[in-house]
Amino acid sequence: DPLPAGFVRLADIAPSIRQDIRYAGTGNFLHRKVTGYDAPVCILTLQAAQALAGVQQAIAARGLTLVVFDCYRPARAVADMGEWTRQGGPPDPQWYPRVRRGDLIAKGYVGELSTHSRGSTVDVAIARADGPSVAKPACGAIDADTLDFGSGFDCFDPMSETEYRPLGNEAAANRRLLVEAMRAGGFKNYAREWWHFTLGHEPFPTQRFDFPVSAE
Ligand SMILES: C[C@@H](N)C(=O)N[C@H](C)C(=O)O
Ligand SMILES: [Zn+2]
Repeated sequence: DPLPAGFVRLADIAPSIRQDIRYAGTGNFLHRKVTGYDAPVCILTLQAAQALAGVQQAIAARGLTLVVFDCYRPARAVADMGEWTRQGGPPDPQWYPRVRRGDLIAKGYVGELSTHSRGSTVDVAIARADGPSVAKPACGAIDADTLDFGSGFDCFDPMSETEYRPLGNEAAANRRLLVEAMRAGGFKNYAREWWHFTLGHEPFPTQRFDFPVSAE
């Protein structure tokens, strides 16, 4: 499907950025595909994609690559996540070991009205460009190939707060590296999740979109 004006597929702007789009499959905190993800593809506003391409260029010099887990998120996907949390249930040892499912929105781990629907927010980590990074996080996307960040993507726990301490030296250094590289590219971090960033000068700061995530 053609994208709305102002949106692009990241692969058309920065093909070297690795894509591991978790909500298009089952390897996420819902353990199932999320409504609105018809393909494992990163879609962003042109400005966010270009800014991310700049970050990729900056870290490529160090043999590193960005890995994106989520980009534009349709409003219907946000609603699906919200309804899913409201079904309630106990903590999940892999994804939210110390929070009840019904509290994920109130605790700020899942957005009731997510900035991702504005198209300039991205969930992102860093990996080695040339081989496995072999981090073994205790929680979140434990099978993702990234540097050590002390917790995995979508580990909904205080240990994922960007400034959480104590944290191993390597994980702390990698969080600083990510936040600084993204800051230099114009993105602001969300303090509760080391992986969640929004472009400072986003083109649609008040609009929410609802077209599906599609491959073409
Ligand atoms: C669900 C997680 N990946 C995330 O993006 N959380 C923030 C709060 C959001 O949903 O906007
Ligand atoms: Zn996010």
